[in-house]
Amino acid sequence: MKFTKMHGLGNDFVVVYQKDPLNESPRDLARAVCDRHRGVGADGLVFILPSERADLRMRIFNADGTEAEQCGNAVRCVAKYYYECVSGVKKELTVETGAGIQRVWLDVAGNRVDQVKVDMGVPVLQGEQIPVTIRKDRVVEEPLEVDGRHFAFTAISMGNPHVVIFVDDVVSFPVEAWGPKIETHPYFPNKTNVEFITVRSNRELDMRVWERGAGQTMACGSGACASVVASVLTGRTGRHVIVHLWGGDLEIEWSEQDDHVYMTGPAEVVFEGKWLGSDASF
Ligand SMILES: N[C@@H](CCC[C@H](N)C(=O)O)C(=O)O
Repeated sequence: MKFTKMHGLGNDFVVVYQKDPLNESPRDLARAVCDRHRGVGADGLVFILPSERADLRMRIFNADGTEAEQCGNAVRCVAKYYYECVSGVKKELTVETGAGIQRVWLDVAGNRVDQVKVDMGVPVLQGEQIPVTIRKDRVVEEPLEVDGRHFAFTAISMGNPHVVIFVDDVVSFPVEAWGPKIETHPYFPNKTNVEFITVRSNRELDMRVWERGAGQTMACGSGACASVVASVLTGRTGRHVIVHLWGGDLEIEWSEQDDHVYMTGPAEVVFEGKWLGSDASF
């Protein structure tokens, strides 16, 4: 199996371009490839596949083998790959994901894709399955008790689930202690990604993330989008925000015009390789 190692702000992926659809769920392969000691090492295994509804289809498997509906950083990576290695011409793409079809705009310098803007869709208040804008006037922070500690969270779906928690100082916050407990809390039967946020100003947030199925990562695109939506809903920021993540910055805008969330950020190629380990049938 040939692959390309890529990352978006340090959220890293093994990307596989495949002309045929996936017949089986490659859970074991994802676990093996993502293993940082015995495999390539990555937060996720990502497939670029043919689509009947869009320019390409993306499927993402977390490091623990579970499939996620969506991944903002991976969408930027696959769009860069598609332009640089497949199409070479289209600077606007559509990508089919488990969260629907996402529109993507590429900022190209020379033959290289620099920044990628992604339409991340309309956010939904978790559990309600209706666009959050309809609920703007309602209470959007809920209490959660974990091992005797009380948190207030906002649960936003960007196609995949997010719990956003505001803390005083995210730099010193013990993400690795609380992240896994909240990810697997019985309140969230499908598990959840968890974003810890400190507000810098009306236009800037600091974020650290504990990802469902991957643990602490350096960045999470859909998590940055969910965090800005939660910040707007709770009156903490405006709708156009720079989110500072461990791996770098993302520009997030929750548009007043169409209610869609737009994410802009980089994507990088690291190296190419051939996987010779188990399940080498790919
Ligand atoms: N890092 C991603 C999200 C990847 C999937 C997530 N762990 C999930 O299970 O929902 C991003 O950039 O959005």
